[in-house]
Amino acid sequence: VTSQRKHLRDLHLYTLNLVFLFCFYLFLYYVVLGFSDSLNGEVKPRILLMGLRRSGKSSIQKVVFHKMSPNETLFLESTNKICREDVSSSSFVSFQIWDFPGQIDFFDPTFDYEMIFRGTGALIFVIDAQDDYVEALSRLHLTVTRAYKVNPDISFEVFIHKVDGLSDDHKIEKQRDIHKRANDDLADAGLERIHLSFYLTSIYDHSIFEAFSKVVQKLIPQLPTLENLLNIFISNSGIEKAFLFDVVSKIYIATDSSPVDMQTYELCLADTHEAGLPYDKESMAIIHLNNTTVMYLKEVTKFLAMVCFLRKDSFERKGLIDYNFHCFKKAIQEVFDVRLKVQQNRKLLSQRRWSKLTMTNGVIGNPH
Ligand SMILES: Nc1nc2c(ncn2[C@@H]2O[C@H](COP(=O)(O)OP(=O)(O)OP(=O)(O)O)[C@@H](O)[C@H]2O)c(=O)[nH]1
Repeated sequence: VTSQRKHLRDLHLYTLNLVFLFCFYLFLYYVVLGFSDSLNGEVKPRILLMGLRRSGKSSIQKVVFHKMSPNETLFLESTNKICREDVSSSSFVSFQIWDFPGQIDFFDPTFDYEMIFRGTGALIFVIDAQDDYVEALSRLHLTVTRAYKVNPDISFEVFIHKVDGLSDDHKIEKQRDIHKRANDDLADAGLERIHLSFYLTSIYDHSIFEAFSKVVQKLIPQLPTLENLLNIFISNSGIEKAFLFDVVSKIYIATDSSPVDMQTYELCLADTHEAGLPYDKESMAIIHLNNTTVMYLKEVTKFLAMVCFLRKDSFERKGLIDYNFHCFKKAIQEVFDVRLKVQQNRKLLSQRRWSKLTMTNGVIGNPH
């Protein structure tokens, strides 16, 4: 009886050991997963592109980040696995885009949606406005509520997409209806605290760039600083409006706090497109739009351009504008430097944590 008890106790201890080891490795696995992005010193915010099949997710990504012409998207194949892409053209615009194949099945055990939502900054849900959207709305609700439970800090962005085929009245009507139904569904579930932002988009005009700009801006922690710098710059230079553009993607990462006029924005897009090709530190363009307005484009960094709109008589003080621009550029450089320092510190910290973890692992692996 005594030897049987001893045997049972040993067995018990052995099982406990196994459970302990299993838990430890599980913990290690999640920590490594969590750190994998930050091991290189940079935590890239993740933007998810979700929505029903054929709603236009891949087209959006290709047109905005790969300069694909909208007509070419007609030949895009359906996506059948998650496609991840790093976008890091300028130091401020740096994130990952995950394009999902049609709708995701939350009940599929191989799909670890908790891990995906945990590292997500923004979730873009694309709704095809030219199609019946009842199913899309119920998917939106399911996706948003699941994601919110895992990570309440995600910004939820709804693109009411393919609106190029609709009249202006029809567009407004659709937006109103989708907005109301989506928010009613959330209120019925007692989740009115979840905030959804809505945009009318199409790959056939500037609207997709404008919407993407707004999504990306929410992920730039330095945005208030950039806006402040732009405000100071324009008020001291007699400029009416200024945009800071990422020349590669054509999304604007900041503007001063005066309202954005769509026509002005479209003009910027056309011009940064031209400027996107041979672009160096001396790059600049002066365009006289009409008798009263001038558009002035200048390079800030390799991937950032400033586009300003000003009255012709203000442009007579070009020397002053250029001097102020020089100060603005220096200030931007300082913002970059701070960001770089933060990243380097983060890298050091994660490397230290990592080596500590592997040392502890060594001790556990060796009982003596
Ligand atoms: N009219 C119009 N058509 C669009 C627009 N965006 C995408 N499309 C078309 O919609 C179709 C589907 O686009 P995709 O980008 O493949 O859709 P998806 O959501 O990635 O599809 P899956 O990979 O199957 O999930 C293509 O024929 C595109 O040309 C738009 O803004 N307007």
